[in-house]
Amino acid sequence: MHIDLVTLSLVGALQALLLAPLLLAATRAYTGVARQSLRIWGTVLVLQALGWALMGARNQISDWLSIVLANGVLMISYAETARALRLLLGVPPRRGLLAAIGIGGWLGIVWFAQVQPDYPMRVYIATVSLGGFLLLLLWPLRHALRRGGSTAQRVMLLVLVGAAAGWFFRVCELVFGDVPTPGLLAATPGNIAQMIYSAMEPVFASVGFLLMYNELAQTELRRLARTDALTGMLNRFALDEMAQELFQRTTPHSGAVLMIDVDHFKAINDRFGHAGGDRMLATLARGIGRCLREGDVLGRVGGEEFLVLLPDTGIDDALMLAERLRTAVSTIQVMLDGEPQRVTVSIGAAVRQAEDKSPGTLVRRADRALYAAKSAGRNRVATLDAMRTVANVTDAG
Ligand SMILES: Nc1nc2c(ncn2[C@@H]2O[C@H](COP(=O)(O)OP(=O)(O)OP(=O)(O)O)[C@@H](O)[C@H]2O)c(=O)[nH]1
Repeated sequence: MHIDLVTLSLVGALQALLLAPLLLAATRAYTGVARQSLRIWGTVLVLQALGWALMGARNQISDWLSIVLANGVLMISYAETARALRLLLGVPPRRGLLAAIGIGGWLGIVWFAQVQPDYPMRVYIATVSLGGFLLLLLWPLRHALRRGGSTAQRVMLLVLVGAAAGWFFRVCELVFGDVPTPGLLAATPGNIAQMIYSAMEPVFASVGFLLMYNELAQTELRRLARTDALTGMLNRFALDEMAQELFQRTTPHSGAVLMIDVDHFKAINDRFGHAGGDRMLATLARGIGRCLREGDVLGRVGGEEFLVLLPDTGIDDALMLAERLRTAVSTIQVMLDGEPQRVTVSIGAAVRQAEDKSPGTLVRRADRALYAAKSAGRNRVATLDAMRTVANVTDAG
């Protein structure tokens, strides 16, 4: 079977050229880093199309175009591939290092093309440069190999390892093969394997790239759906999920919840406006968070109400923690309209009882205890659980 390398390189170039406008057009739907990295990726495809088309025309055009220009364009495309992926992965792009690898490799290739023509040396230099780019790509992707790592990143890892294997095969052929200097378009097994891979890579790598983007976008969407925009803490939806999870793991008397509500918060809003109230809420949330133990879960249920889930906690510890929170909040000062302002909180505590069949009943009991704390004068902790019939209220005052 005769495999024509010129045709292969042109097919690769055409695929890249067709994919590029699709990806570039799609960038309009994206924002931020995703848009930037997708744009770079689209540009990379155009550069690869140009590079491989010039390489494929090796015997028809001058060496300046098919070696010097083609390798320059491909070096830029590989450096930009690494930059796009690193941006998407949220690691520093290392532009200086990428540029140094690309320029160093290109100068070496130009030297062994124009000054001291030597085909194997050009392949070795290109291989070393590609190895550098690959390392900068594979290093941030290494986490994908861990258990439960990202599937999309594994796909990309596979594509890159495939590219590395293709180059390795080609170099081995040059070092150990019978033909001393076969040239880029000679139909040797190494050249064929590498050219087939290069022709398919734009599609493979672009699919891997889009899968990676999709996975990151899904993770971000899930995070946003579970986050309270004002405080950055868990929202009611996420708290419900966490409460269910904790409830499965707890036994009676070994899991508690605290319902916290800011006292007379309306007055803060009335006096300092909604923005002032928001600043107060965000500061309080951070203050409460600082008092919690590892494993405790804090979220905002809504308005000026927070919920704390306390795993492995009995009523005594829950009440002690609640009291610590109440005291800590009363010392927090927030500057509103240039004046230091303080607020207090009322807290209802509940510990899981044998008859609790769902976290909902536990939270409702904490809510009723909170109501008892409010009725008893606010700025205090209450529970209905220690003495089951009467509100047990810790008076702050
Ligand atoms: N700034 C701000 N205010 C909010 C937010 N959500 C709810 N509120 C306000 O919180 C206030 C709650 O008022 P109330 O339910 O009357 O309770 P309170 O004034 O805190 O009084 P007690 O709870 O009885 O001590 C209302 O003024 C709401 O507008 C929010 O996200 N930001």
